[in-house]
Amino acid sequence: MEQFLIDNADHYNKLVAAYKPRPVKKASDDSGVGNPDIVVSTRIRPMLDEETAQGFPPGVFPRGSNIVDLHELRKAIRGTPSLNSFNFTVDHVFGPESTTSEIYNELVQPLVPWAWGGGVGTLFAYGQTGSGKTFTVSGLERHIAETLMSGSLEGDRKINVCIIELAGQLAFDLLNGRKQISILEDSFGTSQIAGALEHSVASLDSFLELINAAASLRHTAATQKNDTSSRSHAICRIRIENPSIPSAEDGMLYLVDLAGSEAARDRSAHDTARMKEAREINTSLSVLKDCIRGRAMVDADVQATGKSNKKAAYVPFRQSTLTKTLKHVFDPASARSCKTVVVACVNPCLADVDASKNTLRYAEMLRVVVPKAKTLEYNPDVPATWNNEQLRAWIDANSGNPPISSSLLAPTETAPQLLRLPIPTFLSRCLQTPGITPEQAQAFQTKFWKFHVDAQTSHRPTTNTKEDSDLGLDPEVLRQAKLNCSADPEPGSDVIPFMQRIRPGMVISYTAKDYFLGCNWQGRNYGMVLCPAEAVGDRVCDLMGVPVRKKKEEEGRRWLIAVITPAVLPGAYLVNVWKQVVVGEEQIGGEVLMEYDEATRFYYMTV
Ligand SMILES: Nc1ncnc2c1ncn2[C@@H]1O[C@H](COP(=O)(O)OP(=O)(O)OP(=O)(O)O)[C@@H](O)[C@H]1O
Repeated sequence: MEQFLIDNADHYNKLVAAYKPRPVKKASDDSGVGNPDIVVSTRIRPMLDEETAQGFPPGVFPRGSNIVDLHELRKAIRGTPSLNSFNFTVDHVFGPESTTSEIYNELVQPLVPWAWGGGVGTLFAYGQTGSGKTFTVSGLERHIAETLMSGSLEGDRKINVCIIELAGQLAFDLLNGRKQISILEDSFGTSQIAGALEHSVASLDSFLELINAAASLRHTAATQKNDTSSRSHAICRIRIENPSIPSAEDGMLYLVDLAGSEAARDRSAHDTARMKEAREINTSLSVLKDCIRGRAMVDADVQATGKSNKKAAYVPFRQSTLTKTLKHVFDPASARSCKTVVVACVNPCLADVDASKNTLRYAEMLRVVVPKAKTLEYNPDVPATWNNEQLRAWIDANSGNPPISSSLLAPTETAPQLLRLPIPTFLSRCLQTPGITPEQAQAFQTKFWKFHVDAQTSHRPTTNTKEDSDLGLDPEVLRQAKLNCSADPEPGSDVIPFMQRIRPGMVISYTAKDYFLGCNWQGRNYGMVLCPAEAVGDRVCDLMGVPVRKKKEEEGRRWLIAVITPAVLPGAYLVNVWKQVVVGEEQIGGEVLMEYDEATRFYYMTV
């Protein structure tokens, strides 16, 4: 077949020059638009010198910004060979002249501030062996490292890098001599890369050193196509910690250089072990496709209907080590805000068009067209129906005292768009309003989410506002709701001076005098008041060994409190009833309102 292509190269070139493409129906017609959070692109690499030297012409060409034309030369039973042409639609096409910098600027750069703000950004490079995946991912990794370390992004972050390799069911740490590691799911359902070293990076040079060290360790084996062919998936995970909002989840960037899918013409020369390896790679790519599509369909459903429908698609992320490792990119239950870019790398050589056709079909399948969102009728109880104006009115009325500026928090967003914002970005925007504390910001974020979740499950939100009685709610239900909140149930008690209002069950913020592992932290701490110090016996000491009752010569009032610590869920807290400390009035900052959530059995700040 290869000789046939070389012999007919001139004839083929004439057919391609005369080819008149049929116009392609636009994907964004009435039916819907491409999913902005999953961008599927194609990069056609240049012909390599050895391919041109052998006499092969190119078989894959970019057309405009989002169409790829692919030609085959068909043997005819009688007469001259004919051209068989296909076209594929993706979100962006990068031709042989495009540089990695162009791909970065156009597609990947937006993932960096997104992850910096607490979101999850993922890049996949997919394609046939030798199609340019490693070339593309390693170039993009360098650009990302430069942006992250350039100081151009707002605020301070801690950057942590871990680079692993997945080969079949096994996982290895590429920054620790290829030590074998495990991918485990912990009791909270979070995937953990157990045993891998995570390196904190402080400079561009140290970042690039890690990238280079991992690349040189990459498990490679010779194939007919590419001497340094990667037969494993490589995942570079960049975890971005925001020290100013410790309760928020870390931003994540995953850069995934997928193992090469095998071209049929190479298979004949491979032994059984290599064939098994190829089967495993193809299976994991197939699961990956189902996961990317499944997640996109779930998101599309939410965008179109305003509700999450678990049946909208099945996301089989547990079916392969690769997708298990990337669980929170795919798991609709993880509720993380994700943006994904796929670069389908294509080898243009006419001898390889069969494999290129598979790559492009795969790329097309990854695209999920989001049905044009119906304009949902405004419902004050359903945030998914709020436009920017309605959202801003709700923020103004519900964000506490002082109110959070709605124009700083949601300058243009609708409520569904604000719900998709990474939590740390939401909190940072709240903190731009003068006088807003991190607690108020966190409490308002939780309130907004709870309101949305309650609306989705068609329950009325549990509020304890004045209007509830006007709405005719059962007084017993109202009383129960109030018992789940630390606010003083006595109406009008807020006019009494704060120190005189302190009572058992009140939640306060305080500055610790001593630090104790897992309890008192530098900065602001929280505790639930148990009783005034005078209420306990002379010999009672707190967990630091400090006698609770004050000595006669000491001034000021003291209270015994139960320490409140952050729980595993973002924004959630635990009341540790047996971890008690004594605090003096000079240590107390003020009252903080907390609500108990029966579903998660954690406490959340409220406004
Ligand atoms: N855009 C490009 N411009 C110039 N050369 C390229 C480009 N893309 C790939 N190449 C070259 O093509 C060859 C194969 O590329 P690369 O190793 O990145 O392929 P791959 O898809 O990662 O293969 P494998 O899956 O086997 O690892 C390399 O020699 C690389 O330098």
